Amino acid sequence: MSLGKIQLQAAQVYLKVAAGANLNDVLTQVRAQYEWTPQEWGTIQDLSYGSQRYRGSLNGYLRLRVPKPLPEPKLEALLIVAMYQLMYTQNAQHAVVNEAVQAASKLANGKFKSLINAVLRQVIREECKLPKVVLQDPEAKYNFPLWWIERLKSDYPKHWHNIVAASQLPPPLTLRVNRRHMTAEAYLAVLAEHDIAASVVGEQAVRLKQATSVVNLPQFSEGVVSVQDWGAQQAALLLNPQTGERILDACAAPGGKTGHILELADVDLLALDVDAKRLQRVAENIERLRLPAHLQAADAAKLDGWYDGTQFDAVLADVPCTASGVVKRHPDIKWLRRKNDANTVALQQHKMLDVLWSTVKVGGRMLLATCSIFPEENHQQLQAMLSRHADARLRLEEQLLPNDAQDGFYYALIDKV
Ligand SMILES: C[S@@+](CC[C@H](N)C(=O)[O-])C[C@H]1O[C@@H](n2cnc3c(N)ncnc32)[C@H](O)[C@@H]1O
Repeated sequence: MSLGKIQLQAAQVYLKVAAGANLNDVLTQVRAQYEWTPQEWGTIQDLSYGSQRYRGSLNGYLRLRVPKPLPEPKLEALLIVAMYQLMYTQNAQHAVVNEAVQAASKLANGKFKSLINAVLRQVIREECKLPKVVLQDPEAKYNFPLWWIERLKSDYPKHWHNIVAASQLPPPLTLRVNRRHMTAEAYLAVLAEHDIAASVVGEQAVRLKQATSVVNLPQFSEGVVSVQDWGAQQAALLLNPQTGERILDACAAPGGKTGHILELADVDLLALDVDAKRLQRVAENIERLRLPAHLQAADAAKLDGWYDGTQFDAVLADVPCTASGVVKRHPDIKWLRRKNDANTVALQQHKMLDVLWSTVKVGGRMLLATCSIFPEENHQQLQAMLSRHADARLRLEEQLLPNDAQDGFYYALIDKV
């Protein structure tokens, strides 16, 4: 398939996300529509993620050069995709421009071909850098919506700038090494034998120098390693499962933390998720790890669907959240969320946490976890929960902020007394 057709496909993806669709869902549909070669698919993914990651800057530049919106939205999306290639990738400039102009000839009867050509050539003349005037707009400068920037400034007056900077980087690929098989040091040596450069970042964690597909990872299919962000790896470590314990993983899919808990100890684990299709991914994950768990598709907030009345030693409450901490990995989230979403989600979490707390035995513990950095879902949620439950004692609280090594996560470990 020509680069022009791939650019058009990525433009279509961009428009669907701009209309409110989740990028991952859109890409899943696109993948099923055609037999993409690995290279074509890699390009579509890069163009789709990249144009969301830098959407603020790309839009700012587009409006500078084309102040009036074009009659065909796909033309604008095509420009965004091609501008992304010129400004943020090493793609051959002339191929990017020529193919985009070719692709534009198929839209709006080719009326805007010369405009597309002129804008893209202007980008090249400006050495593919954003003019200073564009950077006066905070959305273009930081690649976040204005309301989000304002929030970060008030919630994290000292760290907001680092959070914003880190959020623009593509995420690192971190692996969790199954401690039932080997240490991170030992796996590093295995990677070296396959000429894969990496470094040890924890006793059981390795970070690759360059991201690669899991099919290239030695012993992945045997369950020796799993892909999991370093921040996400802290959940099971904090829960600290012990042999023989009865554990509930209340919102388990796709099963990253489920697998980690099972690697750490021989436990009796029940993994719930309300979404049966997503729960299938938990099944695949633990099958690959060859570790046992009970899986059930059920609403964790409604006990009568799944609870037999026997309380748990430990509950992992990795509750649904705005995912504001993982925008490096899911850049569309920055543009899909609305200002009040954290409050709405916090209400759902509140109900679920109260129900789950009733399933923890006295002397047991619950780990409240989110991949958000908004306090309504985290510290404020914890404080409200502690004030509602006299038998809850906070043992530990951690807000991990996104940086070049990890995504943003929140953890609160609560003991039942
Ligand atoms: C943050 S994700 C969990 C990530 C998972 N713990 C992991 O490490 O791979 C939240 C999950 O909660 C599930 N969920 C949402 N509402 C739920 C409910 N009422 N009961 C159970 N699961 C729910 C979603 O389907 C989603 O899979």
